[in-house]
Amino acid sequence: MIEAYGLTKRYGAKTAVYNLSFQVRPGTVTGFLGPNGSGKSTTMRMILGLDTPTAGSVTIGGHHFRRLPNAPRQVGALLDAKAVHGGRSARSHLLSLAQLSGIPARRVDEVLDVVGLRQVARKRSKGFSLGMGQRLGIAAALLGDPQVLLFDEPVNGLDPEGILWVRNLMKQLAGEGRTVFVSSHLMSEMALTAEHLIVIGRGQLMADTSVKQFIAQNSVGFARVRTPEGEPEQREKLTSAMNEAGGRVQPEEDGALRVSGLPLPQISDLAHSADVRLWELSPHQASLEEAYMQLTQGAVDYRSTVDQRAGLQQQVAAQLGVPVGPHGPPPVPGAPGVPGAPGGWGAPPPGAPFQGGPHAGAPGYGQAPGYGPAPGAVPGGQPNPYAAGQAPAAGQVWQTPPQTPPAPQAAPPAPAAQPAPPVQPAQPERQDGSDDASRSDSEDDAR
Ligand SMILES: Nc1ncnc2c1ncn2[C@@H]1O[C@H](COP(=O)(O)OP(=O)(O)OP(=O)(O)O)[C@@H](O)[C@H]1O
Repeated sequence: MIEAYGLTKRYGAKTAVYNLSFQVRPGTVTGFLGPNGSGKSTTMRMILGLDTPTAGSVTIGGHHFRRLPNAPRQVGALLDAKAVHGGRSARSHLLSLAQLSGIPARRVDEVLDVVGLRQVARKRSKGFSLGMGQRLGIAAALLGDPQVLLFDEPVNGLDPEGILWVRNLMKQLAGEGRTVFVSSHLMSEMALTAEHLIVIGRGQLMADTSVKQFIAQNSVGFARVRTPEGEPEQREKLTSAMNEAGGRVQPEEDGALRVSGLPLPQISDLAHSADVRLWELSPHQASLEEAYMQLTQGAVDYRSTVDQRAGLQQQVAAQLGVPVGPHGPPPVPGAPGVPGAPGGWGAPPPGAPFQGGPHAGAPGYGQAPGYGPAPGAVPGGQPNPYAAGQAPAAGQVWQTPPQTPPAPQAAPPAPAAQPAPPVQPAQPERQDGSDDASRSDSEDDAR
């Protein structure tokens, strides 16, 4: 089990991670989600003892990583698949890692088989494709047969077959009772791989919940209703009836109606009363991607000025019945005066606290029902760098609704350009315990 308490990391004036508390439990795949620059890699580096927290702590099985006895046998990680000496073959790379950790050489061949690199085991890794590099990184993570595994974007560069393989591998590892913590930007993949999610935005916890709950609580269910083609008056009659009953009705391109705010039986009754025949009446739930976009769009730091996702945001906003500008986030769902978010089935009632994961309200997790102290109050009395003069971030409002209406969503200011993060080692066994460690190939050679 990985346990983080009040984890905070500052790089000079930049707060990369702020007051994060969560647990990653064994036996399930836990997805770690957040927009670019939200602090996922920083959190993983702190878990692995590569970065020292400015405040708070994180333990694995009750120990700080650096104090874990025989760490490589207990924890495996893929942080950066490119952090491999290109002149070495896959086999000699793994062999050197094994020797450093007292792992028998036969295990190298085992993991090469597991990741499907046996055929190219003696080829220099600099000739590897991105996907082959990912497989080599995963092999290194598996080398010590560890109980705890961290993967930062493991499916980067993998082809569909490779993605399926990683998905099954993660599930298999979790099924064996291991702790599996995986970051990804591929929502569709996470929806299929993870059972539990930890979502952060601008370094702060936004959700800690099951995938199912996350989708239910961050999206609005809707009904698709279809009346007979070629009878527009039927459609109009039903639209009026549903509008009068308080539903939100939007026409879809194929002639169906998307209805939120009314339960299916009521729509059926309304159609019956209006003497309208139905060709379709079906329930729909948003995807993980839509739910994720809804929760995090106020915490996105880097957005294209020609945003490819504008369409999706419009779609999500339309579902919620809220306006959205080309780049501006909609009002926070659940906030007073915001229609839509709590309106459909599957959505929380207005003002309901975020019904988070199993840890909500648990000792050490701050004041229930949120996931930590209120903005501005942290252990050790450190000020919340995001709180001053700001409206609460999306997740905080969602988790702990304010008594008074908040200002329209005002996300923390976009950061100034940041220096590039340090080169990350691919495996914890390459780490020497020094802060912000990174090792160059030449250092590796020297070893
Ligand atoms: N060594 C460092 N020095 C200064 N700033 C850093 C350092 N490492 C990370 N940061 C900053 O901290 C923030 C969080 O970065 P991090 O890499 O943890 O985010 P991330 O969620 O992993 O992003 P991505 O999804 O793009 O990989 C970013 O603003 C980043 O620029």
